[in-house]
Amino acid sequence: MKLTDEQWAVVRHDRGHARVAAVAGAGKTTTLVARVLHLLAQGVPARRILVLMFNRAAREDFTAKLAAMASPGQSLPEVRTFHSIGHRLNQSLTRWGWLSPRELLTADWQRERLLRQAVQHCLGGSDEATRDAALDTERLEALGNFCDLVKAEMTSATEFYERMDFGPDTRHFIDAYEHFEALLEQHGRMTYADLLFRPLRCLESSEEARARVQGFLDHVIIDEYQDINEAQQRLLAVLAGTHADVMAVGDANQCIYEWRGARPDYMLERFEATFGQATDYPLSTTFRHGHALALTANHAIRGNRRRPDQLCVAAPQNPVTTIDAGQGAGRLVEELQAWQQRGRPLQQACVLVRNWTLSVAVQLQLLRAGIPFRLAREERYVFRLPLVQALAGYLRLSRDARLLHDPAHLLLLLSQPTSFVARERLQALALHLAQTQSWPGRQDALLDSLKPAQRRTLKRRWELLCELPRLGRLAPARLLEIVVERLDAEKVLKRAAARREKGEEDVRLLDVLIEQADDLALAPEELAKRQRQPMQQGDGALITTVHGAKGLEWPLVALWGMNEEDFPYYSKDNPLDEERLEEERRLFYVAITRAQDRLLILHDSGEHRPSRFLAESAWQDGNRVARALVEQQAGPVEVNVPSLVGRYLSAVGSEIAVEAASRQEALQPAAVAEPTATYRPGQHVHHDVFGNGEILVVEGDPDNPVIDVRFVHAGRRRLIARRSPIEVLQGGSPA
Ligand SMILES: Nc1ncnc2c1ncn2[C@@H]1O[C@H](COP(=O)(O)OP(=O)(O)OP(=O)(O)O)[C@@H](O)[C@H]1O
Repeated sequence: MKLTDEQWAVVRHDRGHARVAAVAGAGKTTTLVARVLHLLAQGVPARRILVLMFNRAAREDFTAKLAAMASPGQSLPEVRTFHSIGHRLNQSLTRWGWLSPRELLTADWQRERLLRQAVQHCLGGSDEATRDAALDTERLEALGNFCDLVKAEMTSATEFYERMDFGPDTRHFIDAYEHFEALLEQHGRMTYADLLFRPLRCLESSEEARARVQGFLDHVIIDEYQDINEAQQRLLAVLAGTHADVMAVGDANQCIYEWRGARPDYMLERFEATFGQATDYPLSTTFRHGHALALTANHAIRGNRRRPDQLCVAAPQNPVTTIDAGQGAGRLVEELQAWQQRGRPLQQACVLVRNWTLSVAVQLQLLRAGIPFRLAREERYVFRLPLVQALAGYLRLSRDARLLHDPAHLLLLLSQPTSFVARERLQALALHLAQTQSWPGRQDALLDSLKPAQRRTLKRRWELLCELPRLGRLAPARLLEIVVERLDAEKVLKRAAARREKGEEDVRLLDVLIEQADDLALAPEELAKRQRQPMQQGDGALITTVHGAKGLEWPLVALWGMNEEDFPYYSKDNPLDEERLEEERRLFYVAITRAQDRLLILHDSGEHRPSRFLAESAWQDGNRVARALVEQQAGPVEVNVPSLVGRYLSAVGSEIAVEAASRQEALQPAAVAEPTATYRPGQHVHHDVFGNGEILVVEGDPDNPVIDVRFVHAGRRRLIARRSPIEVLQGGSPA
């Protein structure tokens, strides 16, 4: 393979630190392998080079490629992950007497047990309900993450807690962190986060210790630099010392782990602030996809302020990528079926979602259509979600009163959504209710240890269960609405979640489940069959989240759930600020750049309008310009952002002219409609996603009207005029 000039420049970098900004699919591994071989050929001893990869899979991939390219028997440098470096430093610093010996907690349950003890210690004086809620598995997991992040950020628990938006009832995290630390010390244990945290604290505080680890390296090469966190960056600085040259490779536009402490600034600014002056190298050519997607990706990230000024350009030999957008899960099914009809296997297809909740509608639709799929996380299978099992359980009870005598069924419905009561107590109560069909008397021991609020909640729930068989004739969706309302499920889910975002996700899941209620109201046998459904169908399409798709690629990528509030993710209670919007935009950028041959962007018909990212990406322009390039079109191409497209065309050596499209405003959906525009029934409009249509009704606030439009292809829709990417057409018919 012939390296590009840009790749060669990286390989032959001479002295000093270097920062390599590589777009998605730029052949980083190929380049870095060539760089290492170049250094070896220059006479740098293998042991004086350290290569750091983001995770074990990347390390193995790199090691294999390096071994394949090297001469037989050649000694090669170490390729490591931060974890493995941390491991080794812990061992050495312990052996030298700077750290006390600690054993790594490798099993989740071991860590959970200590977290539990820490919480019990801190909430010893609190009431039982508070303690039970804090000991809930999810809440403990959130506490575990909190402890890890405090260490990744090298900060204090208090400072970190104040900075982040943890949900209600989490104030104990700060004390629990301190006590968890004490327990770890007492038991001689440490967590994965300690692998870096302990040695780093030791090295930063002791010059003597530092002297033992510094000076052994001439070159440090580090991949995926955009996802580095504070502890990692500081450890890197210690290891490199003043002697080693650091080469950091990454893409600030793909920094998607802010919740884990990564920030684009590490790549954009902090690298130089930490290490000093660096030479910048771009790797701008992607070998993954065609011009249409490269252009779309460039448009998609354009709105971010914090980004490198770098174009992603498709290599001439890349596959021709086509992009389409559409609406509804039915459209997804059509696409997957058409893919198969063209003789392409479903394993080549991936459905990406912003978060797992959004996958529920996709899973149900694919199950209905008989299209096999795999889930990157099996526990996210819709029929295994506790909330889904419970809602299906409520529906079943409404159709079969005998279930009121089944203690297991009652236990399921008493515990989901959570009633904040310990499971053993619910078990005893469920047994009593199944046997007696009546609520225990006031003095009954079963109610003894329950708070008045818990008693009330459970009694109300039992009353609802008794009432359900009388509502069995209602449509499933209506019945679920009643259940959700009577259980005050939204409030319960929000309260149960340790992070605001998680609570909101659960509430959205409720909405999705109500929409899909017919699927939950299946006959028991069918439901049981679905619950058992083997998920790892090797020949199926993969469903995963954008975070889970990092570094991967597929011939067909369908991005599902492109609606405002879903992607970008926000809500009334949790509005977007500039920083979060930029992170969402990077996530969108990562999502679309996973595709090789085909990208389908799908939004839903729910109450949220199509995502602003659709319009921002100007995907139609991408398709149009790519076609012009293939056909070597002479005449000018109309585009929304002529400056960007012009830059792209000159980067690929094309002389095709571009000119501004008449509807440039499509790229700024929030400001699309002229503030002074007035809407009248009968006007013809163009909507960026739905196409042409005619206004039928205008209502509401005249300054911010809601319009009812009949679109030629997308049917009737109600839109908030000023927030929709629409334009009033001058005359003409909506055909
Ligand atoms: N100069 C080149 N010419 C042609 N193909 C190339 C070149 N450099 C890399 N590639 C191809 O690009 C693909 C991705 O390359 P590689 O495996 O090195 O990158 P990666 O590190 O996995 O990807 P990414 O850059 O997305 O992180 C491979 O198929 C590789 O053969």
